Parts: sequence; structure tokens; C-alpha cells
Amino acid sequence: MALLCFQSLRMLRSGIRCMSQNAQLVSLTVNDKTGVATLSLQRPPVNSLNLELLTEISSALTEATDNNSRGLILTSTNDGVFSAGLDILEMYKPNLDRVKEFWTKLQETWIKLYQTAYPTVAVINGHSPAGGCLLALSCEHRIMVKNFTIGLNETRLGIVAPPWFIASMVNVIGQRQSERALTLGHMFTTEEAKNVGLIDEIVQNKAEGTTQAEAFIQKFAKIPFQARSLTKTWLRNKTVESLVKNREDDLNMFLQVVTQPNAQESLGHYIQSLKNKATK
Ligand SMILES: CCCCC/C=C\C/C=C\CC/C=C/CC(=O)SCCNC(=O)CCNC(=O)[C@H](O)C(C)(C)COP(=O)(O)OP(=O)(O)OC[C@H]1O[C@@H](n2cnc3c(N)ncnc32)[C@H](O)[C@@H]1OP(=O)(O)O
Repeated sequence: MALLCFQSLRMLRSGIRCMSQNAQLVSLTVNDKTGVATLSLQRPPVNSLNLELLTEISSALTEATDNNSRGLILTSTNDGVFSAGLDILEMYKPNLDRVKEFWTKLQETWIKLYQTAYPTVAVINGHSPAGGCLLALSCEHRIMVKNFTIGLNETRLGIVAPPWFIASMVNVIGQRQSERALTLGHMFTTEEAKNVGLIDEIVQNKAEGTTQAEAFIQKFAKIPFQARSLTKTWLRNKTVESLVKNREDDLNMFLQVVTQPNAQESLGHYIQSLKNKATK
């Protein structure tokens, strides 16, 4: 309690205010001097995206909008893992109602993040496979700490990235590089990601990443907010609309794939291999 008060006092002095008071799996703070919000994923051990985490991310994005944020930095409280992607346990032996809600929430979160009016920057301070990479790709600028990996590795797991995952990558690194990366399920090192344009900057650590992210958002200070946000909407509209118009089909496709016995078997083996690795 005393520590909490001390932290709150220190944050207040530095102009940092806590939002999302009820959130547990994310923290949302805003710098009252700059208007920049920071959304940190904090679901141990690896920020895997389950229904509850997605729900909190989605609510935090709305809260940042309602608070008239000038920009948003998306990062992780775990220096080592930005996000392990979708929580495999949501897809293994699923309860039908819950897995429907899970996929629908993932769609909603992506749609929201992809078209925020405010500028978004991912400070990728750890590994970022699959759904973790999708979150980063949905931001406007990516800054990554050295010595980690990022990519849409679905084919390596025997699964297929849905079209909107693919479009998110194509929009950043283009058709040719995406085709190579996605078919191989390639996980890029930080250096490789920079060379291919998947990330924009390499930094030594999260603190440097945050400074650079604030500098990126600051570039828009003199650009009228509405003009900027409408331009972003128009640039991204085609990609977003392709999911918005097909949400039901996309959900049904996911359900059909995920409930196949061979998919369940693969998921079971994969979970076991992750556990074996973790106990070594
Ligand atoms: C194989 C699938 C077949 C069929 C599937 C069928 C249908 C699906 C259809 C469409 C879906 C398409 C979209 C998918 C997108 C995705 O995001 S899928 C998820 C992909 N993610 C990964 O492959 C990442 C796996 N994790 C890692 O590589 C590493 O954990 C890490 C992120 C690099 C971190 O390494 P670190 O050493 O720090 O941690 P550990 O590996 O020791 O893990 C600690 C702990 O966390 C558990 N865990 C890790 N990742 C996940 C995860 N994604 N979901 C749930 N749990 C995860 C791990 O098991 C350990 O648990 P513990 O042993 O209980 O401590």
C-alpha cells in the first residue's frame, strides 16, 4: 500500500496519470504534459492474448480516444516478451461460446487499433510472434529492442494466418517480402526486421524506445488532428472493410479450422512442447 502511494505520488509529480483503474491485465497511463497515452500489456508470463486481455486492450483503446489522447505507445511490462500471440489455451478443447467470443473480441480489437484517430507506436521490448506481431503491425510506427524476434510464424505451426493478418503485413513490407515471410513462417531478428522494413527503428532498451516513440508522436503536433486521422482512415479503410464486411464468415472459418480433430491434436502437441521447453 505504502509502495503504491509512493509510486502514485512519483507519477503525479512527473505528470503521469493512471487511467483504466479497473484493468488488471493492462496498464494505461497518460502523460498530462504531452497527452500521450501508454498502454502496457501485463499478463504474465508472456502476454498471450486471451479473451480477458483482449477485452482490456479494446477498452483501453476506447478510453484513450475518449480522453483525447494525442498518441498511444503500445508496449509490454515484460522486458523479454512483447506478446506471445494468441493464447493457445483459448483454442485447445474450446468451449464453443467462449471461443466465439474470443475470436470476435480479437476482430474488434484489431479493427479498433488499426484505425485509431491518434498516432500509434509499438515499442517492441521482447519477442513478438504471430498475434503479437499483428498488434505491432497495426500500429503506425514500430521501434524494437535489439536481440529479439518478430514475425507471423503461423505456417511453422501448421496453421494459416487469416487474410487480415496477411494484409496487415503486406501493408507494411509489401507483397513480395510478405509472401516469402509468411510462407516460411519466418521469425525476423531485430536487425532483419529493420532491413525488410517490418520495424522502423532499433533501440538498446525500452527506455530509449519510449523516448523515440514520444519523438515520433511529437512530429504530428503541428498537423491538424482531424486532417491526419481522416487521411489514416482513408489509407486503411480498404483493409479494415475487408474484415468488417466478412466478420461472420471469418469467425465461421476460424471455428471450422480450430475444431478439426487434427488441429486439436496439433494444438495439444504444441502446448506440450512449450511446456517441455519451459521446464528444461
Ligand atoms: C499448432 C496449431 C495447430 C492448429 C491450430 C488450429 C486452428 C487455429 C486457426 C487459426 C488461428 C490463426 C492465428 C494464430 C495466431 C497466433 O497468435 S497462434 C500463437 C502463436 N504463438 C507462438 O507460437 C508463441 C509460442 N511461445 C513462444 O515462442 C515463447 O513462449 C516466447 C513467446 C518466445 C517466450 O519464451 P519464454 O522462454 O520467455 O517463455 P516460455 O516459452 O518458457 O513460456 C512460458 C509459459 O507461457 C506459455 N506460453 C507461451 N506461449 C503461449 C501462448 N501463445 N499461449 C499460451 N501459453 C503460452 C508456455 O507454455 C509456458 O507455460 P508454463 O509451462 O505453464 O509456464
